[in-house]
Amino acid sequence: MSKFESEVAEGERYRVGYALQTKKVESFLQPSLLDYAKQHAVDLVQIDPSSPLEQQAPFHCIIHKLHTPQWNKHLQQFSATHPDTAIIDPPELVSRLHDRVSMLEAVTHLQISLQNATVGVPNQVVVNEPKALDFDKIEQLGLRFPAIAKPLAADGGDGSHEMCLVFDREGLNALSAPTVLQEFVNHGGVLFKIYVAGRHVKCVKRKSLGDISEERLRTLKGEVLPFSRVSNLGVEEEGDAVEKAEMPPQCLVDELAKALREALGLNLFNIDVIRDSKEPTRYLVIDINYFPGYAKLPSYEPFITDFLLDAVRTKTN
Ligand SMILES: Nc1ncnc2c1ncn2[C@@H]1O[C@H](COP(=O)(O)OP(=O)(O)OP(=O)(O)O)[C@@H](O)[C@H]1O
Ligand SMILES: O=P(O)(O)O[C@H]1[C@H](OP(=O)(O)O)[C@@H](OP(=O)(O)O)[C@@H](O)[C@@H](O)[C@@H]1OP(=O)(O)O
Ligand SMILES: [Mg+2]
Ligand SMILES: [Mg+2]
Repeated sequence: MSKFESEVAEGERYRVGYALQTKKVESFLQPSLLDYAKQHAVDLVQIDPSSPLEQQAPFHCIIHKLHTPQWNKHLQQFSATHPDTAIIDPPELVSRLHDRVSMLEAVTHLQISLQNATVGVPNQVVVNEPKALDFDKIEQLGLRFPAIAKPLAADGGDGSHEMCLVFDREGLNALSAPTVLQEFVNHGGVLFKIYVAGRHVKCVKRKSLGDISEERLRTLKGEVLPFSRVSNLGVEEEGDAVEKAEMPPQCLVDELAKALREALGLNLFNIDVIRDSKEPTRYLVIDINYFPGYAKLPSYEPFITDFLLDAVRTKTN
């Protein structure tokens, strides 16, 4: 039983509207979530983003992962006239996660050091015109190869997950701009995904890119290796490294989630974190995603429902 169940006033129900792309509706709105939420006084209702929200009201809360101008306009008009509806989250704050530079800026301002562990971001630089690049400038900035070239835009659009491993500066010629060139940090092939839903936090392990040895680096000179969606590799494919990897200290996970939630002003996101193989107390945030795939978490139904109950209560109290 959820800890909130006993607190739900008899007969009181909460309407939570969701505005999501079809594929997200299919993955997120599992029957198990709809049922669990319903049993805990939360009715999840689908929003038609092309119609004014007024006609679809009332809503105690709205969750969304759409960013068309039309949707932003409908949401803005509705929130201006319905201050009691909890909007999770404001589009202007979500948009900070749509750019791989502004996404990580919040992390660089955090002062987290717990149990001797530190949290930072890998060195990175924006490359606009690869062919006209001043290669020495990249190296002067302290950026070392190998590196990962990531599309600057992380808005879920076409190609926003298509990356390349670049082994030396010659490889930059093959890239299309605008790209973020981020130092590749060996991390033992294991990624930590910290899922946040308000004050609720869960960290899981996933398979990641394997370490690149000095020898491999020599043989790969001049190469550019494209890849996409490594973090989506299925659980069954995960090797020993993932099973054996020690989780980051729970206090670090909690502290990082709380600090980023406050710095970003967001409730629904996950944080991709790696641990430097050379320096195991050094943690690096490499990616932050808005409204990620929560359904992949074990027991995501109470995780999400408890968050939604927090959101509606904060507004109605
Ligand atoms: N700086 C880095 N050093 C080492 N490996 C990295 C680094 N950045 C990314 N990776 C690897 O590449 C993968 C994809 O990178 P990233 O998470 O930035 O892409 P994404 O497409 O935004 O991912 P997601 O599907 O989580 O949104 C990571 O999951 C990790 O395995
Ligand atoms: O589709 P999935 O359920 O895997 O969720 C992924 C989500 O895709 P979706 O929102 O289109 O569904 C991605 O969003 P966009 O960047 O493409 O907008 C991004 O947030 C990934 O990190 C999520 O995977 P996770 O980090 O949880 O492994
Ligand atoms: Mg990622
Ligand atoms: Mg991402």
